[in-house]
Amino acid sequence: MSILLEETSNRLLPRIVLIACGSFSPPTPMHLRMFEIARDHFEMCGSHKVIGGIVSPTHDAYGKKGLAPGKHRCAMVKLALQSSSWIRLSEWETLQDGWSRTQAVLQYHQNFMNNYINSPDLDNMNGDDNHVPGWLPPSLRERRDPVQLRLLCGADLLESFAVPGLWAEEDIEDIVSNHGLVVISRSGSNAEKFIFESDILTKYQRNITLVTNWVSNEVSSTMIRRLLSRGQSVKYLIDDLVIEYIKQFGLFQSKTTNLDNRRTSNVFCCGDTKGSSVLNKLLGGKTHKKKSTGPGQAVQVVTTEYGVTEVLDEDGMKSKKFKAADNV
Ligand SMILES: Nc1ncnc2c1ncn2[C@@H]1O[C@H](COP(=O)(O)OP(=O)(O)OP(=O)(O)O)[C@@H](O)[C@H]1O
Ligand SMILES: O=C(O)c1ccc[n+]([C@@H]2O[C@H](COP(=O)([O-])O)[C@@H](O)[C@H]2O)c1
Repeated sequence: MSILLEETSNRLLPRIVLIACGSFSPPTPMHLRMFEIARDHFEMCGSHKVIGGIVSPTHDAYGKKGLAPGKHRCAMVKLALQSSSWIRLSEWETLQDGWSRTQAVLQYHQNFMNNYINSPDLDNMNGDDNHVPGWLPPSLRERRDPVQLRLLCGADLLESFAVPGLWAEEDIEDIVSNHGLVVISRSGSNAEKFIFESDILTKYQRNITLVTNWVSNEVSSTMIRRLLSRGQSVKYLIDDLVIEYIKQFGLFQSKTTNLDNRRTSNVFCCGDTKGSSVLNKLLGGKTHKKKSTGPGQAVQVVTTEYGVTEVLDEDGMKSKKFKAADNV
């Protein structure tokens, strides 16, 4: 629709990229719905062209209760994003030495995009995959005009600006004045009132887009963690692939009883290099009690709360043929 509007109005719409910062522990459909709701809003208004979406999980050092290790949260986000053509994961925050303030996260991604657009040697940059992070929107180079990175959040995150000592005042001002906010309504929060009561947000109100989510879904990560820890089903609440991953790695004290798919995490190795690398990937490069496997043999990965602890041969599986990447 935006292309149509762009053509009919005969002008180029300013381009924006949306970035959502959060825990995503685990990712829920609403985390991703936010992007769709926001993009629809801009398309309907015909004011901007949304060319990409970025999910940026926070660093482990953020230390929030229930925060699974970053590598698992990134893996779950990646799985949840498999069906999206335009929202991508940025692992950058999780790979830093410590927690990054959101203003710094926005600054990093914005600078990277600016440099990428303005680089005189674009072809060279693009030719080397190592220089092009996966979160970069593919159409960024289609035009040379600037792209603005806007922080996409639920109204509860906006309201967290008022938690004493949590956010730095200058960061809020920088985010809202230089980047802009796209706020999705969430029950229990009142973004309009919150903005009215804040001088700084009122000052930059033109940079804040409030979007009403008419089809609300109050599934939260907290709720998912609670159900999992009680051994209750989370099917149809979050992505099946994410459920499978949680069970595979025993995240969130998930109990195996009453879960929808009760298999323990089996990893089938062919005994070749591919099989070993799959196993090593799962083991996160750590040395565990690992028994060697031959072609077609299976091993069972026994998991605890946050990861793999032991790998066992499982005789019952040996007769079957499996591919190395099965269940990974
Ligand atoms: N149901 C929802 N409606 C609107 N925004 C949401 C919803 N769920 C999450 N968000 C937004 O998604 C972003 C990431 O949030 P976060 O990872 O904290 O999710 P959460 O489900 O609220 O987590 P938790 O329950 O662990 O606090 C935040 O901007 C948050 O406001
Ligand atoms: O930049 C800050 O000062 C700041 C203060 C508090 C929270 N944040 C970020 O806001 C996000 C909040 O996530 P959550 O899960 O606590 O709602 C997460 O990405 C944090 O890094 C950022």
